[in-house]
Amino acid sequence: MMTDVMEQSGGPTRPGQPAAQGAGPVAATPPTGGHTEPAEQQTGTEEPSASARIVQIRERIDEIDNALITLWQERAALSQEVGATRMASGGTRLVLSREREILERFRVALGADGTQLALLLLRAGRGPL
Ligand SMILES: O=C(O)C(=O)C[C@]1(C(=O)O)C=C[C@@H](O)C=C1
Repeated sequence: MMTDVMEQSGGPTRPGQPAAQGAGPVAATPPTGGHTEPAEQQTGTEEPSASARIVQIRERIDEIDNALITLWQERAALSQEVGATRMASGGTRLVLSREREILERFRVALGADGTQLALLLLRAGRGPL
């Protein structure tokens, strides 16, 4: 699936500039000359060895992204099961001390972005606070 990731070789698009002039996905067939490559092989460079390496690295990036998606979904399902099990036994919906422990682990490993990531992970499992 192709997403709307913006690719650009120049500076940022100025307000009022037509959309076709530097914003939005690069067309597979440029209107005037230039090389043509399938959309899935657009690497942002026309230098063949750099382009080939980028294609190779992207294969691993895609594997990692797919693993992250699978793990995200598995974690959310497990978290929901824990919550349902606890509530069915008369317990609380949340255990804030456990959430703090998780937030701290992610913060120590990844810094401020880790905290944000952990907040999203927790929300995916137990829902918004
Ligand atoms: O570990 C638990 O007790 C859970 O319910 C799982 C979980 C989590 O997603 O990690 C979710 C909600 C709780 O407040 C704490 C942690």
